[in-house]
Amino acid sequence: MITLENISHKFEIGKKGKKTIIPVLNDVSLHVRKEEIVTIVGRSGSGKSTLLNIISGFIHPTEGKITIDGTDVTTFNEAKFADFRLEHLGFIFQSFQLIPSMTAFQNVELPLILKGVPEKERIEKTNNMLETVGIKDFADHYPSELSGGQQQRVSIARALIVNPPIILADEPTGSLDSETEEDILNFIKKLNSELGITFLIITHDERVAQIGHRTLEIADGKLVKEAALV
Ligand SMILES: Nc1ncnc2c1ncn2[C@@H]1O[C@H](COP(=O)(O)OP(=O)(O)OP(=O)(O)O)[C@@H](O)[C@H]1O
Repeated sequence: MITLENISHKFEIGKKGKKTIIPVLNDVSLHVRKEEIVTIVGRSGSGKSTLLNIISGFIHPTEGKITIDGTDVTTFNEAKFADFRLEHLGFIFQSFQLIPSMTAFQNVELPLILKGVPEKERIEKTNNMLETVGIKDFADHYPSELSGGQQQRVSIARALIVNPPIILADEPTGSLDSETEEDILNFIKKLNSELGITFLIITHDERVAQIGHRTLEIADGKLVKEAALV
């Protein structure tokens, strides 16, 4: 589902004459199979977010090839990647990234509006999705009127609403207490086993890493370890 071949990335900071090159990823290759959960761990600053941003098309790597869901996206420009993301990738973030002025329903409906789905179909799909994630009763609540776990469920619903085959998650339980964390992790496992959604998750958290069929570690810009946990 996701194949990275020989990805390297260097950031360049500073002005002309005083440029500093920061090498972050060095010859990273990775293959995430269909219906797999892969977790990526690594110290702060090891390059996890950079890797996720490269797969998401927000950062163009200095070198290497990226194939997602059978499509070579390496040379996609911003607009092309934005369209591709809408069809193929869902995102879950630590901070939920919900729009505060929109209700749970409106947050989940938004990707369908961006895709141009007609209103009647949008309402039906959004209601079904709110039911799937167990927050139908909270459809009219604003994010500030929801618990952390409920907000993450809304954000998962928003990620799932366009049926992406792959979900990319950045510390999906980083803002949650341990009980709610367990609830969300079980929910991710269920989405994987029942709907066949592929997950790539980056995390510091051992409990999150444990839900991966495989866990990879990034250190010094390289993927250094691959451990099967289940
Ligand atoms: N836009 C940027 N410009 C310059 N350097 C950057 C940029 N983004 C990240 N870096 C550097 O790249 C390295 C990797 O950062 P990255 O955010 O990918 O790490 P991380 O493993 O996700 O860290 P954390 O777990 O703390 O979020 C760090 O040294 C960081 O300072």
